[in-house]
Formats: sequence, structure tokens, C-alpha cells
Amino acid sequence: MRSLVRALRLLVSTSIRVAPVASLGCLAEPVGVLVALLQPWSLSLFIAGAAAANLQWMITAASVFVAQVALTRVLFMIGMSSRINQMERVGATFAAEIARITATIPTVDHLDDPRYLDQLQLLRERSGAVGLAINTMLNQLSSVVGVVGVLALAASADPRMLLVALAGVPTVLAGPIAARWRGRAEEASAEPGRLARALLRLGLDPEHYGEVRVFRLADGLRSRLRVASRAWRRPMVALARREAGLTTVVQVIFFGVAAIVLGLLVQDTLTGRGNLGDLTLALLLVTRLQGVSGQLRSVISEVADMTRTAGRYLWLLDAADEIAAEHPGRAEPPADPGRLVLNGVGYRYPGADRVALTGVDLDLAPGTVLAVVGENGAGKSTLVELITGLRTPSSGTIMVGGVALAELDLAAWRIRIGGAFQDHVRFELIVSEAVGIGDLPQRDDHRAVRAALVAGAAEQVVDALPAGPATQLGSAWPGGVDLSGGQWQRIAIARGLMRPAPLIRVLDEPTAALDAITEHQLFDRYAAAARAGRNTGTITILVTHRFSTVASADVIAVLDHGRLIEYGSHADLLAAGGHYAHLYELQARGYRP
Ligand SMILES: Nc1ncnc2c1ncn2[C@@H]1O[C@H](COP(=O)(O)OP(=O)(O)OP(=O)(O)O)[C@@H](O)[C@H]1O
Repeated sequence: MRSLVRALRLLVSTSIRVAPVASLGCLAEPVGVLVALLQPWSLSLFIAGAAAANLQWMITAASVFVAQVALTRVLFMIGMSSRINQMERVGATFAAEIARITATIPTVDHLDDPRYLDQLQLLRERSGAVGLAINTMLNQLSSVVGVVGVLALAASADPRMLLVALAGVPTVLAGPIAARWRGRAEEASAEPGRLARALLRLGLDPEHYGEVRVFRLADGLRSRLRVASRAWRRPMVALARREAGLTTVVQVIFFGVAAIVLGLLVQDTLTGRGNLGDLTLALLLVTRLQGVSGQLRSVISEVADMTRTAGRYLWLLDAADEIAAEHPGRAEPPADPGRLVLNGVGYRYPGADRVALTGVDLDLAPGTVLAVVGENGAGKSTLVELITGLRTPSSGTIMVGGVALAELDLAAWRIRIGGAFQDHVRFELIVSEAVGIGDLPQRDDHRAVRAALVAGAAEQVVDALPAGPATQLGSAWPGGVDLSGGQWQRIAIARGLMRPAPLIRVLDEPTAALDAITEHQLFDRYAAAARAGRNTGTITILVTHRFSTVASADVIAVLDHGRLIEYGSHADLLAAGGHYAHLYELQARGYRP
């Protein structure tokens, strides 16, 4: 109940804050419902006037009828346009808020949790409907106003008409029942819905065309998509059937009772115990009574739907708060470079049965160039995500300049990091922007962008483009050009080198699309630049699984199955004749003529 009140309060306050005028305009509809009650009343007055040959009654009834038709139309039009306006603005506000909240969650661990992803999917799908909140509340008000008015009119026509009103109660009660069914159906279709969308993206996105065609995956994809779509729709189809059954039952009850009561009224009129005006009013009110009970029913289910969506939004807020509470740190990162110390650091992915990293100890002085090597799945990227604060260690501590990472404001910490990553983004912007956004304050500083391009060995790529750094990237845009995988990677590397003196610079296999010799040259360039600028104190961490490229690093950390198994300089590790020496020799042999 508390969460229902919280959800309703959120919906109403957001609607009034975001669209006050439109929210007020929505009031026109309930007023219109009141005015529309004059219609059956004027018709019954007209017929009673005709029966009693009273011209005055007939003229009054006709004037009231015309006036109420015109007024109702105007009020409904004002109400409807306000409703659409309000729905769009409030829906857009919720969609923007959802994007803001998900983007500001400081870590990424929750993105491995399918339950989180299902809830987020449902919330995104229904955020537009939340815009209707105020309107739905007002509809409810209109319905209540309408019900009271229609009941009063019905009782004035004949008290037995109240039995017909009572027969509308099952229709109203069907609302919350159907809303509960709908909630369950939505939950059941969330996961297959996500799967169907993922398969659709796989089949339609241009970057997948090649593999989908070469491996002739289209048929397999289509049949999987068919199965997933069926599983996605099945709960909704079953829901529609159950709802149709329920509606039939409640309507049979309503019209059964109405037929009996109307039969009695006709008999009374024929035998002179009732008058024609009251019979007309009763006849007109039967459909009204059915209308208001149906309306009440749909309002109840709409309110339930909306509070459920608002509940999911509140769940997201709570989840974001909970995750933020796990990172209460608000300390600013140290202004000056300091040691980066890892003490017994371990990590287990949510739901995984094996640890990805365990007991890692490292102590790096400012200015150190560290290479992290290891085979696929050794834990290199996990280590980088822990150091950048994207994930929280399951065990152990990470200290930066004497302050625990857990105590730092993670957003401020990440501003002090530079980096390029294996799964970099292909920002389809103007080249200088695609590089410049690596350090937003310097985005438009052409000299800084040029320096980053040179440091990332991307200047030749850019100079060869039709408009140099002013070239639009992405062939989907007018005048845009596409780049090769390696060229995109060089742009990403240059972006990662934009921040002038970060505390840590991470290069997580940013060179995977480059050939081994180019990677080697690039890393030598980083290492030389890092040494030349050692006075900035930046700690450089280069991740690679190519052992041959890392000889120029100060120290090399060798990871194997999540453990740090060797640590030292290239010469030390070769001399030790261990895992590093063995794999170095194996890979080096591959490059000998
Ligand atoms: N999101 C995830 N959920 C569960 N397990 C994961 C996830 N990401 C990685 N892992 C597991 O964690 C381990 C370490 O993965 P990580 O990506 O850190 O390896 P890596 O050394 O960077 O590998 P590569 O060289 O292939 O990039 C692997 O066993 C991997 O299967």
C-alpha cells in the first residue's frame, strides 16, 4: 500500500511539475462528463412534454440538448489535446530520467544481472504510458462523477434501476483481476522479448551482415526469432483470451439483470403504473450504466498498470541508490600522482561459480609503465575494470595515492583516467570531435587534438581523409567516410590520449585490430612518451595477450586463470625461465623468418 501511495504521488507530482497547464486542461473532460448527464434528462423531458402536450417543456428540453452537445464537444476537445500534450511531455521526462539514472549508476556489475535487465526493459517499454498518469486519475474522477450522476438519475426514474447499477459491480471488479493477470503476463514475456530483440538486431544490423551471410545463419536466426517471438507473445495472447472470457461473463450478468428490470418497467408503463418519460430515461440509462462500469473497470486497470510502471521506476531509483550506497565514497582523488597499490584483490562476476581474479597484489610507483599479459580469459580486462572503478572488488583493496578507491567519488576518479579499450565505440562524428571528446574541456582545442593524433599514431590516417580532421565519420551520413577496423582503433587510441596528465592511463588491448609489428611500434611509442613525461607521474597500464610487444615496459604482470603468477621486468622474467619466458619464446618463434 505504501508503495502504491509513493507511486501515485510520484506520478501526480511529476505531471503537475512538467505540464501544469496541460494537467489543468485535462479537468475539462470530467466537467464534460457532468454536462453530458443533461442529455438523457433533456430527452426524457422532451418525451414527457410531448406526452403531456407541453410545448414549454419541449422547447426547454431541445435548447438544453443542443447546448449540452456543443459544450460537451468543446470540453472533450480541450481535454483530449491537453491529455496528448501532457502524455508526451511527462512520458519524455520519465524516459530522460530513466536514461539519466542508468547512466549515472557508478559501476557496471548490475549489468550482468538478467533480473535487472528484464525490469529495465519493461520500464523502458512502458515509460510513455506513465505520461497518462494525471489523465487517468481525472478519468477516474470523471467516472466517479458520472457514476454518481447516472445513479441519481436512475433512482429518480425508478428505484429498481439501482439493481441494474449493482449488476455493473462485477464489471468493475474485473478491472483489478485483469490488471493482476497483465502484470504476470508482462513479467513472463520480458525475457523472451529481450531475446527476440537481440535476435532481430543480429539479423538487421549492418555490422552483422557479413557473418550472417557467410555462415548462412539467416534461416537459423529466423526460426529462433519465431520461437522467441512466440514465447514473447504467448503470455499476452493467453491474457487477451482470459480477459475476453471475463468480459463476456460480466456482460451477461449485467444485461441479464437489465433485461429483467426493463421488462418490469415496460409492464408498468403498459398497465399505467409508470409513465413514458421515466421508461425513456431508464432505457437511455441502461447503456450509460454499462458505460460507466466499463469505464471504471478500465480506469482501475490503467491505474494499476501505471502504478506498476511507476513502481518499476521507483525500483530503478532504489536500485541506483542501493548501488550508490555501496560506494559511499565522496573523497576527491589525490591532486598529485601517487602509488597505485592492490592488496589481495579478487573478483567474482555476479552469478558466476568461479572467481575471475583472486589475490592480486601490485605496487606501482608514479610514472611506472606496466604491461599486463595473459592468455584469453586470464582476467586482464577484469583487472582494468576494477582499477577504473567500473567494478567493485569482491575481496581486497585498491589504494591510489594512499586513499582507498572505495572512498573516492568514482565519477571524479574516472575524470583522472585516460584510456583506450578493446571494445571501443565508433563515434560517427567529425574526426576532430571523435578524438576531442576524450577530454571534453579540450574538445575544440585543435592543437590538443593534433597532439593526441600524433601520440596515437593516427595522424596519417586522418591526413589521408578527404577533409582531414574535419571529415565526417560514418558512411551513413552525408559526405561521411567509413574507416577500417584498425583505423577506427587508432582514432579510439588518440581519444584515449587526450587527457594531458591523467593519474592512470589504461590501454586495454586497444591495438587488437592492428598487426603485431604496428602494435609493437605503438607500444614502444607509449613507453617512450611515458618515460619522457615521467614527471607527470602518470601510471601507464597496457593490456595485451601478445607477449612480444611488452619488452619495453618497466614491469610485466603475468596473469593466468585469474592469478598473478609472475611479476618483474622483461629481462628478469626471461631469466627466470617461467611461464612468461616460455610463452614469449613460443610467440617470438611465430614472427621469425
Ligand atoms: N560479464 C561476465 N560475466 C561472467 N563472467 C565473465 C564476464 N566477463 C568475463 N568473465 C569471465 O571472467 C574471466 C576473465 O575475463 P577477462 O575478460 O578479464 O579476461 P581477459 O584476460 O581480458 O581475456 P581476453 O584476452 O580474451 O580479453 C573469464 O573466465 C571470463 O569468462
